[in-house]
Amino acid sequence: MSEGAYQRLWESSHVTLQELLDQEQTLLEPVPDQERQTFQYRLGSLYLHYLGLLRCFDTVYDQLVQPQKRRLVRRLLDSVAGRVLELKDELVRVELCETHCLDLVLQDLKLTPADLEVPIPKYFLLEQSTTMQEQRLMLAEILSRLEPVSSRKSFTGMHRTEAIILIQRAERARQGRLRATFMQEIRRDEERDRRIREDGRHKFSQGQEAVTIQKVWKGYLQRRRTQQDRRTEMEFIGMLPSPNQVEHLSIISQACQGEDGRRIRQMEKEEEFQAAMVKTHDSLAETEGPDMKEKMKEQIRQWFIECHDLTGRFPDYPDESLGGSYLIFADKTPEQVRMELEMQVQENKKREKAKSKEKEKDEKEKKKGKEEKAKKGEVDAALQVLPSRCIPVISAGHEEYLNIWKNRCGGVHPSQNYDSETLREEKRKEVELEIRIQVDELMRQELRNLRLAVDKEEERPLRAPKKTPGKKPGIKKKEKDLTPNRSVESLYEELAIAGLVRKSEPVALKDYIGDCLYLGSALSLAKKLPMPSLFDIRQNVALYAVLRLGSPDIHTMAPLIRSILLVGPSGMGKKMLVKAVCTETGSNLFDLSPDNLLGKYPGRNGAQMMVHIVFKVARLLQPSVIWIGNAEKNFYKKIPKEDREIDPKRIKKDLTKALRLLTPGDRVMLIGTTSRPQLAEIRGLCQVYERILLMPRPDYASRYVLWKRMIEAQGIQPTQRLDISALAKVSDGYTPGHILQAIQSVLSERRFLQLSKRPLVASEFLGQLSKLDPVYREEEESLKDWYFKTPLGKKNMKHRMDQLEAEEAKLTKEKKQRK
Ligand SMILES: Nc1ncnc2c1ncn2[C@@H]1O[C@H](COP(=O)(O)OP(=O)(O)OP(=O)(O)O)[C@@H](O)[C@H]1O
Repeated sequence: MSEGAYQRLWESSHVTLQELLDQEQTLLEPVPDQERQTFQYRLGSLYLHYLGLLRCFDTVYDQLVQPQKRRLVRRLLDSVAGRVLELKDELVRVELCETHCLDLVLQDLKLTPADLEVPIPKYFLLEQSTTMQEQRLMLAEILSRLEPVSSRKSFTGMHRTEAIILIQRAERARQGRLRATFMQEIRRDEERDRRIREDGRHKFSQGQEAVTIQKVWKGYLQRRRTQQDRRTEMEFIGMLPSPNQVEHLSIISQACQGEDGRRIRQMEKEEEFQAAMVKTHDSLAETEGPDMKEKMKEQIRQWFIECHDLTGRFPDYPDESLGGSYLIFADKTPEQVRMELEMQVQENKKREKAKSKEKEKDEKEKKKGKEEKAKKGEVDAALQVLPSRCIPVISAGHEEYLNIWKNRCGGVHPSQNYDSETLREEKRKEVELEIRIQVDELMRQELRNLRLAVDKEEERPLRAPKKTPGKKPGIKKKEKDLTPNRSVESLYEELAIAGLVRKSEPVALKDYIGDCLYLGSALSLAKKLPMPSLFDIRQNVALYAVLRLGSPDIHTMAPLIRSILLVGPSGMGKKMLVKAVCTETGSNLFDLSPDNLLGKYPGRNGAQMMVHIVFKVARLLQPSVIWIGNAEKNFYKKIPKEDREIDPKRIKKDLTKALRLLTPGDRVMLIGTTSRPQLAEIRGLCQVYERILLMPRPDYASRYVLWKRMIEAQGIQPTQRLDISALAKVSDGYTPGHILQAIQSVLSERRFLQLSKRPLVASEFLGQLSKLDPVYREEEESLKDWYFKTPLGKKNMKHRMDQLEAEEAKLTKEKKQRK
C-alpha cells in the first residue's frame, strides 16, 4: 500500500468514528429489560465497529510516517482499544456470559468471522522499550550462570562397553532389516515368474496389442486432464491453495520489505522531529519568552488593582494545583474569579448539607419504593451503558483531526515531514505554561508585599486545594515495603535463582488454533446453551490479558482486571495461552504454582516475603504475568495426602492482599490455570480470580482447523487423500494436546521420507488416537456444573430460568385465552 492509501484509510476511519460517536449518545439512555435483545444487538454492533476501527488505526499507526499525525493516531488507537474493552465489559454485564454470539450482527453488517478477531496492535512488540530487552538479557545471563550446575547434575554418563554394545545392536538390526527386504524382493520375483510359467503367455495380434496400448494411454491421458481441470476449478473458487506458492511468497516478502522500509523512515522522521521540538522550544523561550513574561505580569497586576478597587482588598492567589494564574485568564473578570474563589467554600458547605438531606430523602423513597414493588411483586430493571472514560479522549482526538489535519491530508503522496506551524503552536503553549509557573512564584511574593504595604495585612493562610470528590486521602491502605534496602536487580536475581522467574517460550497468540461457533444464535433460539469455542477463548485472552498488559494507556483507561482463571481439561492449551500473553506483550513470567514453591521461602514469614517480592518486582518491571498452575491447590477444600508436603494454601492470604493493591496503571496480571476446580473452595477461588474462562473440548469446526493446521505445521501439505473432515468427526472428545500428540507420533522421520510415495491417510492417526484417553462426558459435565456455581455462571443460570418461566407463563396465558 502506498502512503496515500494509508492516508485515505485514516480519513475513512474518521468517517466511521464520527458515526459511532453519534450512536454513543443514544446508548446512554436507559432501556427496559424487555428490550434486552435489541440492546444486546446494538452493543454487539458497536463492539464490532470499534474492533474494525482498532484494526484500521493499528494499520495506519504502523505505516504512517509523519510524526505528528502518528502521535494523534496512537492516542486514538489506545482510546479505541480502551473502548473495545469497555464494550466487552458491557456485553458481559448484559449477557451474563463471557462469550457472545455475534453471528447475526456479523451477517447484518456483511462481515466475516475474521472480523471478530481482536487485533493486537503491532507496536506492542515493535516498540518494546530497551529496558524490557535489557531485562530479558539479564534473565538469560542469570540462567546461563545457573545452567552448568544443573546440567552437570542431570548428566549421567554411559560406560564405553555399554555404548559399543548399543551401537553394535543397532547396526546388526539395520543389516537384518536390509537382508529381510532383499529376500522379500527375491521371493516376490520368483513368485511372479512361477505364475507366468503356469498361466502361459497370452498371444495377441498386432492390432490387439495396439488397441490395448492405446486404451491404457488414452485412459491415462483423460484421467490426467480431468484431474487437472478439477484442480484448476477448485483453485479458482478458492477451495485449494494455489500451486504458485513461490510467486505468492515473493509478493508477500516484497510487501513486508515495503513495510519495514517505512518503519525505518518513521524512525528517521521521528529523530528529525525530536530535534525540531528542542530547537523550537528553545527559540520560542528565547524570542517570545521575555514578552510573554512581561505581559503576564502586567495582566496579573491589573487584576490585583481591579480586585482591590472593587472589593477593598487584594484577592487570594489561585493555588498551583488549580492552574495558578491561568485561572484568571479563562475569560473571566477579576471580580468573577474572586467571587468564585470565595463562593467555593460556601458552596461546598451547602452541597454537603444538601447531600445529607437528599440521602435522608432517598432512603425514605427507597423504603417506600421497595414496599410498593414488594406489593406488586415485580422488579423493574433497566439496561444502560456505563459512562465511558475513553469516549472523551476519542472525541478530543477526533476534534483535533478535524481542526488540524482533515484539510491538510490531501494529495496522492502527502508530505511526511513534520508541520512546523503546528509544532510552534504546541510548543508556544508549553513555553507559556513553564513561564507562568515562574511568574506565579514572583507574583505571589509581590502580592504578599502589596498586602503588607497597602492594607498592613499579615500573611493570610493559604486556602487548601479543592479536594476531588470520592478520593479520601489516607483511606487507601499503603503497602509496607518489606525490602526497602534492596535494588530491583538484586530481587530479580533472587527470584530467578529460586526459579520463581521463568523464561517464557515464544508462542504467538494466533498459533492458538481454533474456529468460532457458527451456530451460536441458532442454538440460543433453540434454548440450548452455546459453549465457548477455542476462538472465543483466544479472543477473551486477547481482550483480558494482551490488550491490557501491552500498553500503559490502555490499562489505565480500560476497566481494571487483575486476574483471570483458565479452567479446562488437560491439553486444552492453558499453559500455551499464558506463554502467548507473555510473548505478545513482552511480559516477565513469574511462576507461583504450588508445585514450584516446594522448599522455597519456608514458614509463614517466608510466604509473605515471597509474595511481596514477586508482586513488587512484577510491578516495577511491568508488564508482568504471575502464573499459578493447578490454581485449585491454593484453595483446596481438603488437602490430599500427596500434596500435604507442599502446603499449597500457604500463600492464599498474601495473594489476596497483594492483588487488592494493584491499581489502574499497574500492568500485572495473575493468570491461574486449573483442570480440577471442583476440589477448591469456590468462594475463595472466585474472590481471587475476577474472570473465569471455561475451556470445554473443541467442537467440530475447531477440530477441523486443528488437524489441518497442525499437520501443515509439520511441513506437510495435506492432499485430497487425507480426509480431514473424517478425522475431525472421529476425534470428538479429544483435546488439541491429544491431536498434536497423535500427529507427532504418526509423523516420524521414517514416515516423512515415505510421504512422496505413500501420501498420508486418515486411518493412520486412528491407532494413535485410540491409545489416548479422551475427555469423558462426565468430566466435562462436572466442569460445566462447577462453572454454573461461579458468580457469573449463577447469574446466567438464574436469568435463563427466569426467561423460561416467563415464557411458560405467557404460553399458558395464551392457551387459557384461546379456550
Ligand atoms: N488451540 C491450540 N492450538 C495449537 N496448539 C495447541 C492448542 N491447544 C493446545 N495446544 C498444544 O497442546 C499441547 C498441550 O498444551 P498445554 O500444555 O498448554 O495444555 P494445558 O491445558 O496447560 O495442559 P495441563 O492442564 O496438562 O497443564 C501444547 O504443545 C500446546 O502447544
